[in-house]
Amino acid sequence: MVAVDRGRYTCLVTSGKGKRAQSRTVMAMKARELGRKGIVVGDRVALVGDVSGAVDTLARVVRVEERRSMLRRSADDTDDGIERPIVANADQLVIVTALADPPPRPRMIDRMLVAAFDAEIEPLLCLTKSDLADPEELVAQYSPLDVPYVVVHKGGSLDELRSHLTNRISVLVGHSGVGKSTLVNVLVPDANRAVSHVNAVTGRGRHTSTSAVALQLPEGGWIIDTPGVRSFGLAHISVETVLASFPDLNEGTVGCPKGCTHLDAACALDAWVAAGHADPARLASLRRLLSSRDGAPEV
Ligand SMILES: Nc1nc2c(ncn2[C@@H]2O[C@H](COP(=O)(O)OP(=O)(O)OP(=O)(O)O)[C@@H](O)[C@H]2O)c(=O)[nH]1
Ligand SMILES: [Zn+2]
Repeated sequence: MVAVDRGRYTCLVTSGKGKRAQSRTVMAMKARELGRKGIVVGDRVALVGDVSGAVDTLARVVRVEERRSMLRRSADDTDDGIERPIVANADQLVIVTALADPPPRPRMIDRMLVAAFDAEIEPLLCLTKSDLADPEELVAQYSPLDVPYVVVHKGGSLDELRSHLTNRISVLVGHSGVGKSTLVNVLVPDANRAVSHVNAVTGRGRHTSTSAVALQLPEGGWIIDTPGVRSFGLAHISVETVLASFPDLNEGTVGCPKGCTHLDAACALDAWVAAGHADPARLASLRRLLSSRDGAPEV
């Protein structure tokens, strides 16, 4: 599934193998038997009906295959904790952040990391505009979390970034102005054409692009751009989910009171870390991520 928009599904159908593989775009709607089951970009589906991909034909999606991962967010405007799936089957979440103009927003990065941990996909920090500021400080902030990163240089080679992307499915997120479109246009030379094709087929204007669009990389793999995703609600993510990414601290929570937020004085982790069982920087990072969730106090 390469794009989803208001009940219209854009599917890429590949037939043949290896060098003889051929792909075509097929528009589809959801078959009634799927009921309320959601279908998102990245899903692998089974189609029936007219799968020719000819103009004005419509196939039907009758089955959604089991998902390897699911990136979700809570709805932007509510705190109901209801999660909305965004992208299925991604391997990696690429968090695009400018080093300046606009300045990095660590709380936003933290939130995206939490979303990646929740989805059980690997995060990658992609730092842009390195001509305007030094990456050192930001990189240091994330080193206790062992988050891989690449620094891209204006007009420079993207080979290092490509090596992280090739043959994988990567979701690109980042707020406005960080240079995400600039990157996408270099990585996928006909990205604009692909996106406007999707928009033309779905009847959407150029500036109201869908929330996620999958674009095929020339060297293999996919990037899923998320122009419509401006924020990540994390209300659905539990303390346990975040803690699961900190196995070195988990043991220390045995002494915590029931339902500990790990953010206040009652938390046993301070004493445990003070006793030398784990790195204080890891505890600080855990707390930063925990407090980046909706409704949690900021630290
Ligand atoms: N100095 C500098 N400017 C850059 C770099 N990369 C992109 N820009 C500029 O930053 C601005 C924003 O880049 P875009 O690629 O449009 O950013 P975006 O994240 O897609 O933003 P939206 O289109 O608003 O979603 C543009 O004026 C780019 O020319 C860089 O490495 N260095
Ligand atoms: Zn605790």
